[in-house]
Amino acid sequence: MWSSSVSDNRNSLSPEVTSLLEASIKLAKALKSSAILILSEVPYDFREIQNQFKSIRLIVATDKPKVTEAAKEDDIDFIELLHEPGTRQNQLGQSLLEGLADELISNGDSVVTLYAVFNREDVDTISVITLGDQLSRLTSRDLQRLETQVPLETLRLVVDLACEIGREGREGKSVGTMFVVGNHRKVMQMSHEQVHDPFRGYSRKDCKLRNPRVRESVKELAQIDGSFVIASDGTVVAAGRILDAPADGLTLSKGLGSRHWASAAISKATNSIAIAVSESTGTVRLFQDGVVVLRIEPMDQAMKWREDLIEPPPSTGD
Ligand SMILES: Nc1ncnc2c1ncn2[C@@H]1O[C@H](COP(=O)(O)OP(=O)(O)OP(=O)(O)O)[C@@H](O)[C@H]1O
Repeated sequence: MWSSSVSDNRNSLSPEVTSLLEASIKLAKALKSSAILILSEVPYDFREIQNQFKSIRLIVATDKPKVTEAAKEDDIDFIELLHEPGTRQNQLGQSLLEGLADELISNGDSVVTLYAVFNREDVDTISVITLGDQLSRLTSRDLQRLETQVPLETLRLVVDLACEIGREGREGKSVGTMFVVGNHRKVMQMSHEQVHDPFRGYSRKDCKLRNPRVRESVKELAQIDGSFVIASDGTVVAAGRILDAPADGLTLSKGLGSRHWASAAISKATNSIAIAVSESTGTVRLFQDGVVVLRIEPMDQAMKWREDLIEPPPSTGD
């Protein structure tokens, strides 16, 4: 039995919403989903919903401050979305990427999602999203959202390269590496050379990542210790740099080692984007301002960039 305590600042769970929640529990059990994500326009009694979900994790995603407040008050995992005109699909995509970055869900999970399409407030729709599919549809917009000075073209080139290195390794061996993109003068000041820099002495125009030969060299050199430094225009400025930014005050998920700490620290200290490829798992993580903002799991097939998602759903009356 649902026992939603209706207070002034919470919306009651209508019979329709309760039925949808019950259906989502059944679906999550049948599909062995670890999480049910509610893209919520209004604050419900999230604690009661989590009680009913039992071991299935409730995740609340929203761009409404009063919903975030309610989730915080109820001690429920939440994802704050940027408030911007966007389709529900975009919001869902963003929620799942953020959920992955925060390690609330993992690649391969089937996540049951609830959201409003036809109603203005209450959830009215359920879908099941398998995260492999979602990730292969990473859009350019997901990178655009990072609101960085680094042009999208450069970010895409580096993310693609990082994913290739994570997926393929080199000569049958897995390879880990890192890239720091943007604000390269400051990054150079906050790092030092360990081995002789193979890019030194070349003119800038011979070090553009747009050039496939340069990308091949980067893949080969990814085996050396340290980081690549990339200018915003996509020029490789240096390789094998050891980053010296302090990691004070940062927090990272358990299990991430020195490469990831160095990435988080440099992104915080220099306002750059750091991209780490894990040697042990091939996972690519993007760091901005000291935190993971995007996580991409290695996939069998190359990631396909899409400029946009599917047609917008009918207006929700917003
Ligand atoms: N401050 C740093 N600057 C540049 N590179 C670094 C720095 N610290 C560590 N690294 C790189 O990370 C490598 C060691 O990675 P370590 O295994 O400790 O990290 P990790 O975060 O667990 O990464 P992985 O998942 O790849 O194992 C080093 O060989 C070096 O190339």
